[in-house]
Amino acid sequence: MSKTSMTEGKNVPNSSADVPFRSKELRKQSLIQHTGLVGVIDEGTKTIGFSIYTTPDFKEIAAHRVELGVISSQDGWYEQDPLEMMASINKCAEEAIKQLPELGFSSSDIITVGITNQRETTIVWDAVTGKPLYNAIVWKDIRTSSTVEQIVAKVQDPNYFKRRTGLPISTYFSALKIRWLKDNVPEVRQACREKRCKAGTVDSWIIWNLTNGALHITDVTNASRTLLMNLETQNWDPVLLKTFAIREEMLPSIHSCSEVFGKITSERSALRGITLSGILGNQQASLLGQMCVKPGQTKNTYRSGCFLLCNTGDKPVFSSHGLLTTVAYKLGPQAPTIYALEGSVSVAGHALSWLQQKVRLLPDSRDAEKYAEAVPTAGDVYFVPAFTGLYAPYWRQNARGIIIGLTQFTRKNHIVRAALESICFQTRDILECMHQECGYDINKLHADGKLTTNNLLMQLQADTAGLPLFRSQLMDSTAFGAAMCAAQAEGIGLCKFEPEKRYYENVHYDTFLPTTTEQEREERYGKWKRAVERSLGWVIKQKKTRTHTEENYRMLSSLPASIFLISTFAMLVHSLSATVKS
Ligand SMILES: Nc1ncnc2c1ncn2[C@@H]1O[C@H](COP(=O)(O)OP(=O)(O)O)[C@@H](O)[C@H]1O
Ligand SMILES: O=P(O)(O)OC[C@H](O)CO
Repeated sequence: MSKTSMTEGKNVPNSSADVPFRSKELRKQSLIQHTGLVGVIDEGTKTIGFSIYTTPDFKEIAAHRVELGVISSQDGWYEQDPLEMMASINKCAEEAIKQLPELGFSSSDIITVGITNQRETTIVWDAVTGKPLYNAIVWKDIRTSSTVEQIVAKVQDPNYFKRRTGLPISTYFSALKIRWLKDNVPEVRQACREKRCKAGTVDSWIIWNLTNGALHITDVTNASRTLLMNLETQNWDPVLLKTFAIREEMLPSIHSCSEVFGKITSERSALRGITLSGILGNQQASLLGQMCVKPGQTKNTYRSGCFLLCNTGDKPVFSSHGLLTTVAYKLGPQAPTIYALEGSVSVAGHALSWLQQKVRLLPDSRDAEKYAEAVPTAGDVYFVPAFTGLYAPYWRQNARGIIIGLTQFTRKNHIVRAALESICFQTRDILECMHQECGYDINKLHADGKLTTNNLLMQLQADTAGLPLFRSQLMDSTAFGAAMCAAQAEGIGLCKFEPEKRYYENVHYDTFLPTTTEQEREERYGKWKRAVERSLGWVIKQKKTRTHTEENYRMLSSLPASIFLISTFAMLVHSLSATVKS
């Protein structure tokens, strides 16, 4: 393995996935400075955490993390309980704060709090009672597939949504989820009629709760993932609101990522009285945490999914089909908006969890490295984990997972290795797209996320992409980026945003260099592409949208959905002709 370390004397990563710093020495050093603290709520799809950082050196000194359950009542449906989410956030903050006294701090040293969250996941709630009206519909949920297919079939301009929002139409984004909730959940419809219904991404739900309903806000990064925000104006797009029949009053107001938003007032929160000054989608936060602040700088976060973002500076770059154009960050109301191109992979670490939990081929996903290392290659086995279709650069919801190339000699080790390689190949798909469609030549890749503890995965990635890979020793670049974002807000002033300086002071990297020849790389990548081809188009017709266990929703679902489609297309035709006339 061709791994070198840029950190003196501590190049062996800590294998515990629960310790955010790979090296415990960093944790000790963090006590050297005694300045104001900044807290970060990190609400990921699987893990919720609260971490506390010193400033201006940004060392994590305390943290507590818990896992958040997923409710999956039918194939392709993923929901989470918004109340469990809030209870977990409050628990994490309480537990992390309890760790402060023995470190010589107290909760009053926390000057401000930032939030970073799983994006696109959508929650609707009652503004009067503050109660959720349904479970959160998670980003990877594909219940709106048939609606998407019908819209795609009707819209003549394939880039209609992309030009306005930077995004293709997909089940991934919030607009379709809000629309589904309005069409299928009677309580939501009634609350809408009575103008009591509020909607938002997870950041908005958290802030509403922490401020007892005083603030219904979001930031540009989260808003840019809804399919409702106009990338140019950075406001809710009136045409798209009409298209999806969503009223603006339901939605939060859009802000920059870093400003004083208000104070936490919830009596349930140990953070009561502390200012809120940062909001960032979690992939944007890790871009910032990886210090990818110059155009061309690129990071890939390896968790359940995999999200590769390339900073494109203050101009949005549009890809003709494969990649998303998204807001990377806007560090203050007057600061420039910085954009990114993103390639999203729906299934990365999730493939290992599947091998562990469903197929029981692995005792634990953390054993993947050991199993895969026991064989020198994947034995010509290719695994395309298209469990809910394929995201970037294919955007094919009709793909399904395949494992191909099996022979009588195939062992489980080959399949585990093929699962690791699938993460690398999917990443290469995105790098290729960045090069071919947008002319970006990425010459190195920054990596973070829980899965990066897997040294073999890192080496396979360098070998598959033919690029040096820099693995951050800060396993949690996400919370780190969110901490910097909140701390530098005007009026907080815990630090100036000086990425160059912090890059060298605090963030250490292990590097993995490619060991393959170009010919080897191309041969294997060519086979991967053939495997992907075979996974496409497997689902011939999507099942009709059907609500799950609640029998009483069933009848209601088809009627409003058809009304929605008719009205959507009428509005689309209307708005398209209006656009053409103007
Ligand atoms: N040490 C490890 N080695 C390999 N895979 C891991 C390891 N730790 C976690 N994973 C994988 O990472 C994913 C979870 O990462 P996490 O950051 O908790 O998720 P999320 O991004 O969904 O919040 C799981 O799919 C799991 O299979
Ligand atoms: O919580 P993660 O790491 O799975 O991130 C989810 C992404 O934000 C979805 O777009």
